[in-house]
Parts: sequence; C-alpha cells; structure tokens
Amino acid sequence: MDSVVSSSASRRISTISSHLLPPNLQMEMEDVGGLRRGNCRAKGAAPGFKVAILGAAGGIGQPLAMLMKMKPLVSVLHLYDVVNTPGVTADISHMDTGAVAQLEDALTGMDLVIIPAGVPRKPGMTRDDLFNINAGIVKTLCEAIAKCCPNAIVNLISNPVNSTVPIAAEVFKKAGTFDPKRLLGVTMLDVVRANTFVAEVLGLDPRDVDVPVVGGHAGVTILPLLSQVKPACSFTNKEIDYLTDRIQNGGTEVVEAKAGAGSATLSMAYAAVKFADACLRSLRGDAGVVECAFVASQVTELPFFASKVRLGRGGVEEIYPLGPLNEYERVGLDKAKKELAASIQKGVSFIRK
Ligand SMILES: NC(=O)c1ccc[n+]([C@@H]2O[C@H](COP(=O)([O-])OP(=O)(O)OC[C@H]3O[C@@H](n4cnc5c(N)ncnc54)[C@H](O)[C@@H]3O)[C@@H](O)[C@H]2O)c1
Ligand SMILES: O=C(O)C[C@H](O)C(=O)O
Repeated sequence: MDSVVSSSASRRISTISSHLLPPNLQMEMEDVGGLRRGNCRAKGAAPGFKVAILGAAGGIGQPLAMLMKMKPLVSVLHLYDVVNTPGVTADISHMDTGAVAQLEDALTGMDLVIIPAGVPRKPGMTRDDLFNINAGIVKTLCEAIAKCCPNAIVNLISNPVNSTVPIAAEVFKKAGTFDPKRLLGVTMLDVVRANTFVAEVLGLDPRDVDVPVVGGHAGVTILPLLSQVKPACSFTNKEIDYLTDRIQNGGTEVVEAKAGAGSATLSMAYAAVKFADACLRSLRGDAGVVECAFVASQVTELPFFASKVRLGRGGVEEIYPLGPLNEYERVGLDKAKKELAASIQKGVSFIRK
C-alpha cells in the first residue's frame, strides 16, 4: 500500500478495507492499477478518472465525496482521512452512481487529488492563524503525492491557500516533481460568492453571471474585478464598496454565522466539485475550459497569483493577464500584492527553513 500519512492510519485502513471490499473488486482494483491513465474501470464502474480526496471525512470532505461520487467523469474515488473514513466510505459506496468509492489511502495512479485536510477557522481567527497546524498537514500529504502520483493534478483547498500552495510547490521541488501546471489552489468559492452577490445586486440568475476574482484567497488579497463582470454592467460606487467588502469577507460571514462550528463546508464542497469537474473535463480533452485559480504565475511580479487560467490535458495551459483595471481595482491590487507577498514567503520559508 502506498502510505499517505501515518503508518497506524494505514494499518487501520488496510484492515478495514479488506472487510469492506468484495474479493472480486479487490482483484479488479489490482488490474485497474495497470490500466492507462484516464481509462480505468473498476468492477461495476463506468470508465473515467481516478480521484483521491484527502480529508474526506471532514466538513468539506463528506459533501465533496458525495458530489464527486455523482460525477460521470469519475470512475474510482479513493477516500482518505485520519478519522472516520470507514463510515463515510461505507455510506457513500451505497450510492448507485457509476463511480466506485473506496476506503483507500493508495495514491498510485490517481489523476486528480483534492485536499481539504486541515483545521478550519473559528470566529476571531484569520486564515493565517491556521498556518501552524495546516502547513505540516499539507507538507506530509504533498510528500506522499510526490512519491506516489507525481503526475496527478492537485487541487489544494486547505487554508491558508496563499501559503499552502507555495508549501506544496516547495515540497514538489524538493522531490524533483514540481510541475507548475499541475498545482492549483482552489479559489473557486470566491468566484461562486462573487457571482451570487453580483447577481443579487443586478437582479439576475447567478448562473448567468461571471465575475473574475484574482489575487489570492484571504481578505484584501481576494480581488473581484467588477469592471469585467459578464454580462457587461455598471455599478454605483456604493455597490462597488458593498460587493467588494462582501466578497472579500464572505468566508468570515460564514465563520461568524456558524459561531464556532467551523467555516464554509457546503458551498465549498459545491465550489470544489465545480472546479474538479472543470479539471477532469479538460483532462478528457474538452477545449475552452477557463476558471480562476491560485497558481504559479508571471501575471504579476509575485511567484503565485490567482487569475483566469485555461485548463487542458496537462493542467494549466495558459494564464490570462488581468486585463484593464480601473483605479479602484489598481489600488486593491497593490494592497493584495503586499499581503500576498508575505504569505507566499511564509509558505516557502516553512519548507526551506
Ligand atoms: N479554499 C477555500 O476556499 C476553502 C473554503 C473553506 C474551507 N477551507 C479550508 O479547508 C480546510 C478543511 O475545512 P473543513 O471545514 O472541512 O474542516 P474539518 O475539520 O471539518 O475537516 C478537516 C478534515 O481533515 C482531516 N485531516 C486532518 N489532518 C489530516 C491528514 N494529515 N490527512 C488526512 N486528513 C486529515 C480531519 O480529520 C478532518 O476530517 C480548512 O483548512 C479550511 O480553512 C478552504
Ligand atoms: O473563511 C474561511 O476560513 C474558509 C474559507 O477560506 C472561505 O472562504 O469560506
């Protein structure tokens, strides 16, 4: 077994998995490992991609696992956590959808690895307050990815994303497996929120609205480009202030409403699946898949930045420039870059120390 995290967790999982998986499926899975990328089929499963969720028993992980199990492009879903994975896997595996859900910490052969592992905020905390715990978790999981599936696309959700993505990059560089095209920090929730809040103001269906959100994923680093909203529209200064503030503080709004019970989980699972599905569609070869993500970038002088990217079979195939910004957005960009630079450096130093 490819050991992802602790050996005691591995032992626990392998014992339980032999109870849960019917013998024919276990045999079939050995065959699956030998099949070519993107064309695997487990017994009873449709052809499709192999996806692992690390942190699958958490607030995001559970609904994310459920929604991924419903995706026709997924053939095999490996669920991994340090706690409660057998129950979540048994539950999800009864869904009569095409994908086969498995209690597995095996990462070998994964096409896509989604990481929502780590602690969430409580009221009064910043995302950076999570660094001390989550940095180590992300480091360990990325070391396992570098060893077992260096070619997988990685969708990193764990906060603080502005630092965890640089941490992941440094781990991969150290292992000699870093491919900037395959490492994507998930900022889709900022776009989902921006679409929702802008649609409310404009009186439109949010599904018809597209708001680019660039920069990073924390406070002022979340920079909605309201001058580039589609369909083309205009806002009053008051609306711009309201929308920018609400989009930048959407996460805090949820943290406060949950009053100590965590941060966004359901909207995040929705956003994570939307983003993962975009990655899988582009892996399949679909053209014109464009989403915002926090990636290694030359769009600004910073080594990482979130902006619109075009996805393809190899991951990020093109990073789009920011386009024309108005004065309000230029001021916002300067603030965002200042905070981002420090968060990126903090992540890099954690590994290079
Ligand atoms: N990128 C975003 O937009 C976004 C949005 C919401 C939340 N988040 C972040 O996602 C993370 C998870 O949030 P949540 O609400 O699901 O938290 P949670 O505490 O409900 O779940 C986290 C899960 O990670 C597991 N975990 C911890 N260490 C692990 C390890 N080494 N290997 C595997 N699993 C491990 C825990 O056991 C737990 O089940 C947090 O850091 C949160 O801040 C990011
Ligand atoms: O706000 C948080 O801590 C979680 C997440 O980053 C969010 O934007 O909801």
